[in-house]
Amino acid sequence: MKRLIPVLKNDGVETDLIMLIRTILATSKEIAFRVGQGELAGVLGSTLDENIQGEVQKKLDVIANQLLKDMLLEEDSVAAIASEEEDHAVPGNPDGRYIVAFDPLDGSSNIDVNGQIGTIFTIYAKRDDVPHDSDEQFVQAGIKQLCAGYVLYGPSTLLVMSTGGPTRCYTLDLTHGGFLLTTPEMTVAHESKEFAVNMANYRYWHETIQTYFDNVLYASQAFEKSSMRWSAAMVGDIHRILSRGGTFLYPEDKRAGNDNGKIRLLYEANPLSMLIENAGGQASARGQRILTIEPHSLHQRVAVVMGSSSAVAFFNRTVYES
Ligand SMILES: O=P(O)(O)OC[C@H]1O[C@](O)(COP(=O)(O)O)[C@@H](O)[C@@H]1O
Ligand SMILES: [Mg+2]
Ligand SMILES: [Mg+2]
Repeated sequence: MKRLIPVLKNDGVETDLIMLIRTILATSKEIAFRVGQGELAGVLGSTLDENIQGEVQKKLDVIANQLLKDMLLEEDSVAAIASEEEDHAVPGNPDGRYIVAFDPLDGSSNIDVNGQIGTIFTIYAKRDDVPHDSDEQFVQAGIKQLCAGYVLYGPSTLLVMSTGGPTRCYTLDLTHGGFLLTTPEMTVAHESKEFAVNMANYRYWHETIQTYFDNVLYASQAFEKSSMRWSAAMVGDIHRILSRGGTFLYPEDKRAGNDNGKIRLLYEANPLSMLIENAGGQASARGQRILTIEPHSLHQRVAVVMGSSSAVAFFNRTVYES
């Protein structure tokens, strides 16, 4: 089995970007260890604090965020970081070449029930036209990502990553602690009847989206034999889709503040869209390719549909073109 670094070198990835990726992965191994220890490491349960999105922070959200922040801000190549758990960009080395954004712990509602959780990350080149430590650094379209990935803390600890080429999967080898290449090229099946959505939100959806799911659930023969999965961790649902196809949806709805659903563009939708697209799938928001969206703020949300291209195209035709 090939090790991570030779694969990245072979992919033509620059040395200091490889070093930065190594730092993110070293931190994720520390997070994986704490996740595995669970209550023994005192990482379960909530804090009394809320993040800028008004979500109560879990202890592990805060621990994972602090570990990543500490390790990344030690890196000379990092000009700034942004995180789901930080209100604004956090300054690093003004001469750093890169900026890093991350969701330190995705699937927070699964932490206390031993469910699937993960860390999502994305790396961009630093902008030279705005201050190195400003939120504007992160106002870059997803198409400009240099590297995107996630580490999934499940039965195995897996790394799924793209540096612009194929979406590759690596497994953490517990015998020597390194990531080994286990799937050189992940591909998203073009067709799939498996979908992931929080169906409990049906009542809040706009009529066209309700009609789409009426067809899926009972009204249309085309959707017979459909199957639903919802892991409550986007990283887990996307991993299943990269492994066997399907569609992930978190649509907009009528509730206040939900005009763009729940998923954040910078450190959830953009990195996962890059992985899906580089595996042959599609990722869109209200019919627009997610990677072409010009962001306007760090924590902005987008209504998401991504995965098997035929299902994504059908959803967009039904909901936004009819
Ligand atoms: O509570 P819901 O509606 O099931 O939403 C679950 C979604 O929220 C998230 O947990 C949000 O991410 P965080 O856990 O990082 O806040 C996604 O991973 C998941 O897809
Ligand atoms: Mg998340
Ligand atoms: Mg999170």
